[in-house]
Amino acid sequence: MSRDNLYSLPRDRVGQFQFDADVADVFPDMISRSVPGYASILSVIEQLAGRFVRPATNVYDLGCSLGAATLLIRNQAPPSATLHAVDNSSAMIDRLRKRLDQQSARPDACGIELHLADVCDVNLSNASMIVLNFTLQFVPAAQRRRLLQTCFDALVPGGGLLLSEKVCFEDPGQQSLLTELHLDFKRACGYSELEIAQKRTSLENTLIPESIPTHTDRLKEIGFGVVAPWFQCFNFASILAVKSAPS
Ligand SMILES: Nc1ncnc2c1ncn2[C@@H]1O[C@H](C[S@+](CC[C@H]([NH3+])C(=O)[O-])CC(=O)[O-])[C@@H](O)[C@H]1O
Ligand SMILES: O=C(O)C(=O)Cc1ccccc1
Repeated sequence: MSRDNLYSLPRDRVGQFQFDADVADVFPDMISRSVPGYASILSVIEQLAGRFVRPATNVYDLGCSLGAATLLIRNQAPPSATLHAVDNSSAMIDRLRKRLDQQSARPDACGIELHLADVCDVNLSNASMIVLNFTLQFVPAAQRRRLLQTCFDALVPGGGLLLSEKVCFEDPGQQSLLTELHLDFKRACGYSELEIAQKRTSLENTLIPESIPTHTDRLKEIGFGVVAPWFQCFNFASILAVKSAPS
């Protein structure tokens, strides 16, 4: 696995963060050294797939990157399910396509369709599980409610939405403490102060966090019957929202 050194040299100008070929080449290393709990969240996504994915339904991994969640969900999905992996970065989708071509799946593994598309433009239907694992944070804030409503409308009764996000806090003391602890995590994972500072600048207007109550209130307003934050490490959180069966 290639090590993320992208921000290690001083840059005259730090441009906006982009999911280009350079990022795609180091992505597994970058995300596991930047997001505390990433591996644990992935393993729970696999567990949830075993519970939520139903025969003859669709599963959507929105903002799939290199397909880490997609590949784990496939282990648990029934053969008649269809997995849709969606990303608007051609570098990510190309590498995921190569990865799938090179790997041999179980003979009864469900099908995977790759979509090079904006998550706000895809038609979703008959879904038993939808994953937004650190993707909504990159969608313009004004489009988030509509996207989540589209997810809710596409889910079958009993279907689940897994939403993981970098989050912020209303309380300034919590915000600064948990941000500092995240920075300590990055330092402990080997990132220098320069790497941390340059990446922060590049993410400034690209990754826009919201608070956990903002997420949970919006999911309830949209209609999810159960909205359960189930994971938090510093300023990273994951929420499971379930569409209730009509009573
Ligand atoms: N509007 C959009 N439409 C489609 N894709 C998008 C959009 N905006 C961003 N992306 C894509 O969302 C992914 C976000 S990474 C997800 C990790 C993965 N889920 C994982 O479980 O490993 C998280 C992170 O880097 O913090 C990138 O691949 C973007 O190209
Ligand atoms: O690196 C960070 O500080 C983050 O917030 C997480 C992240 C991880 C991978 C790509 C973009 C952002």
